Amino acid sequence: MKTDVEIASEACMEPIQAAASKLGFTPDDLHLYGKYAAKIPLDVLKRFDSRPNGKLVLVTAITATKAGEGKTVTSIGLIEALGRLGVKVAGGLREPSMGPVFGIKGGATGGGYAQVYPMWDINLHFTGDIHAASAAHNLLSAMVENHLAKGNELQIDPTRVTWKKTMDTNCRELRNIVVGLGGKSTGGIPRESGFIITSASEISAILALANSVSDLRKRLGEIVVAYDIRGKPVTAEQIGCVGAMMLILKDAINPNLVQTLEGDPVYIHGFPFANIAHGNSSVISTKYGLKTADVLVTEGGFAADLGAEKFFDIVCRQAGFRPDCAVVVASVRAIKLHDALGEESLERGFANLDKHVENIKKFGVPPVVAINRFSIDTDEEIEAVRKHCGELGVPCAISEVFAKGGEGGNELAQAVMKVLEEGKADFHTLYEDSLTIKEKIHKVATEIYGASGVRYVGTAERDIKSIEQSGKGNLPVCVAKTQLSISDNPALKGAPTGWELEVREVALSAGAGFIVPICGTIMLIPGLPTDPAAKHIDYTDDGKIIGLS
Ligand SMILES: Nc1ncnc2c1ncn2[C@@H]1O[C@H](COP(=O)(O)OP(=O)(O)O)[C@@H](O)[C@H]1O
Ligand SMILES: O=COP(=O)(O)O
Ligand SMILES: [Mg+2]
Repeated sequence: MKTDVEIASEACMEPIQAAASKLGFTPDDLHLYGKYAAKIPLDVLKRFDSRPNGKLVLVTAITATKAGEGKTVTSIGLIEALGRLGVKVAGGLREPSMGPVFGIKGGATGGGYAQVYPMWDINLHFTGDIHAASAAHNLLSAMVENHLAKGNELQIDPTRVTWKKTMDTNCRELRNIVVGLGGKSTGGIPRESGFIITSASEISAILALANSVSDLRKRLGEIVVAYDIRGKPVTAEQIGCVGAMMLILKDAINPNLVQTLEGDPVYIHGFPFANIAHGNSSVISTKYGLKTADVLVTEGGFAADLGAEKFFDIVCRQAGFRPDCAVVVASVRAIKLHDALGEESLERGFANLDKHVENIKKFGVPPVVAINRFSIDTDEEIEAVRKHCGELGVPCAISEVFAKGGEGGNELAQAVMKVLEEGKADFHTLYEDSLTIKEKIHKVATEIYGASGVRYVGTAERDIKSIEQSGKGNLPVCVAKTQLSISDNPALKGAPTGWELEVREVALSAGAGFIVPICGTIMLIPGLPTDPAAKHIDYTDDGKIIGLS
């Protein structure tokens, strides 16, 4: 099979204006970034405010292997298949982070004949949004450190500065660092600090949750960067660089538009991961995807216990979206992985699929299972999954979009359109704002993850008390945990029971509007693997791209 780069290089692509016109944009509406990508300014998007919303389809998955089970591939292939059916369709995806691109997973622009174009731009610098978010984050960090060094008028407790630094690279060596060395005149105040990856930055979450420029400013000002000596939160507003951050982010707030290999329009905006952040594309791109298309296909990161739960309980809660269908992507290889006995039994591995399908239904959203077919899958295995879904009473379709593009997604597109036409969705969040922080964490842990309970270790109890004292206890929770298990322990496969969720720390993202219980051994900046993708990527002297996928 050809590589993703070869397939994309051989594709005959129209400039972005053609795909944009399918959504009602004129060439003058576009702020071009080369021939194949554009930003759509918010002033243009407002033209569509009075339009009714199209249908909202979320693509999620079962708990994946480290490589991922094909949500992005399936999302793009479904968009292509719906386009072939004549549906006025748009996609809403996230921008890839260069952490995974050069780490374990690789890029996030789909694969095979289900790609967004051009993958070699989207997976790297794209239109600069991640660079802008990193710059804004680090400016705020520098301003906090400067405040400490120049008199500390706000009486910040140097041991309780919560705002760290960021970069879009997997760097385990920067997780915990000491800043301010070299003496007072050179380094300032020696303190422990660290880095998080840009996709875990609250700036990234705010960019993906803000619904307007004024909302962006409000949220940036609400960021809690530290606590003072009396334990009171200190905000970015008090530090005084919200305006400068607004300037840095002035273009990043506008959504990007690209296209599939088959010319279907796809918004790509926002880049939060779903294990250490809320894992969904921006409210702005989702809002206007619904205004400019009859069906919007968007993807929540990792499995349904992460990206889907956070889409429902955070994004839809804040933005008022009402999903009409959820596609649960499964693969034979991942189902086998979930045999708790480790013998690759499909029958026992179905436990994980069943739990995720059950969870989707808890939100009142009708599921469709997409079996993402890999070349090694046998007909018997595929039929066993289809039969199981029949017994489960959930619609199921084989997806061969990686190998065939939109043509391979026809069965899935038909199954999704049938659910949309039936209109049985009755969306609701899992819990009310009025629950306490611990009640919210308990609800997600027991209902969605299957935990028997929750235990708090480290600074978790103190953190919760501090957040409640700051009056932010009503915010939803955004659990940071491993994506390799429905539990907080990567080694537990299937649908484990009889375990407790361990919360070690609870952070407040006041600007994003959620609380982050940090669980198990999850880290907010990944490390590189023993054999990183970076070792197999090249750009030759004659301009060929090697190894990017
Ligand atoms: N059916 C398939 N056959 C071969 N490779 C696939 C298939 N589906 C996905 N992939 C590859 O697996 C990796 C993960 O796919 P992706 O869609 O990014 O998963 P997710 O979004 O769930 O993390 C990508 O490299 C993708 O090209
Ligand atoms: O946040 C993770 O997203 P993917 O599952 O699409 O890699
Ligand atoms: Mg993906």
